[in-house]
Amino acid sequence: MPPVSNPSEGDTRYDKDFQRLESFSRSLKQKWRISVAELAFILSFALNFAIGKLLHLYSDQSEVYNYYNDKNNIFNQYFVKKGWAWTTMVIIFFYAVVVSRRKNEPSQRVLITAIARYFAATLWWALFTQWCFGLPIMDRVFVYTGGRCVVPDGKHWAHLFEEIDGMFHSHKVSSFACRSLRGSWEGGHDPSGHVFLLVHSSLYLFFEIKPYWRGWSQFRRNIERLRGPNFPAKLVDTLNTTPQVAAIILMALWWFMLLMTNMYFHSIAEKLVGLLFGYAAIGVVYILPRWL
Ligand SMILES: CCCCC/C=C\C/C=C\C/C=C\C/C=C\CCCC(=O)SCCNC(=O)CCNC(=O)[C@H](O)C(C)(C)COP(=O)(O)OP(=O)(O)OC[C@H]1O[C@@H](n2cnc3c(N)ncnc32)[C@H](O)[C@@H]1OP(=O)(O)O
Repeated sequence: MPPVSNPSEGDTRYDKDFQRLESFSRSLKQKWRISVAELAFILSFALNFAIGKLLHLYSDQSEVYNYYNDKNNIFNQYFVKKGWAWTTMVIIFFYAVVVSRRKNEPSQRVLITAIARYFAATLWWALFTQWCFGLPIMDRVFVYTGGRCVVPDGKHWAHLFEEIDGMFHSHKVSSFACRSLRGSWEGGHDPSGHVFLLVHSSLYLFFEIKPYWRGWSQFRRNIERLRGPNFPAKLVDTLNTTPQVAAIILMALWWFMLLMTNMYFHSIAEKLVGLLFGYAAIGVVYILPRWL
């Protein structure tokens, strides 16, 4: 007969593990002012990076190079390349639902702080990827570390390009302009714009929806209501009671696309720099104020 385990022994062990987890969570909150869930989500991007690298190293080459390695794949062209616009749409939808459900409570404060945080996050995205008093930060890092745009014919933009051995070189045009001129971005350290955007955007959505999160069991119950006939009406109802769903779907897509970037594109250092810039603003907007 197998030995009969004492149920209270199991309970005690479970209780001990639980207490340990609780004390870890308490000390994390006291010392670093962040919760276990926040830390886990922040670290999940480092995990994504490690998984991407391992998959790249140990997978069969025919599996490593596939549809997602193609820059023109739908998810890259229609989602990531317009990533901040999607994030903006999801957050507007989220707060529209939140505000419409706060029937008797004033929503002004909630909205003003949400808009202020949105503008701070948008400003950081714009400075890093679009424009920072000239070239955006990611392109500045590239040209300051010796990078340049090389095009076969730059005669029309003689004030920007310098001719060297029959090719036209410039450290004054942005990566976006260089791509439009069908030029190549050569030399220098090129921080990954994708890693930055996907991490920045996911963290922004996570910290925005977290205060409204009512736990996984409530989330599951609302999702289970989707079963059965009349799916479209139920979906509208679920999005109306749980607008977090829209953000979670987008965050899942971002996590997956980040894995693809980690598998196929850029050097390790370029991805790490993208990751650090992705962490930076979120740390300043959401975590730093907890120390003030
Ligand atoms: C009613 C209540 C409302 C309450 C509301 C509350 C809050 C909201 C408040 C206010 C809202 C109010 C008003 C807002 C109104 C308007 C604001 C709208 C603002 C916008 O929103 S308007 C902007 C839309 N605009 C975008 O949203 C652009 C996003 N875009 C980017 O920012 C860049 O585009 C980025 C960073 C992605 C560039 O990055 P990069 O391309 O330079 O990047 P990287 O160096 O990493 O890539 C090297 C090569 O690898 C390839 N590559 C890498 N990873 C790959 C993968 N996984 N798959 C396939 N290919 C991959 C690449 O495709 C590339 O290839 P190639 O160069 O050939 O393309």
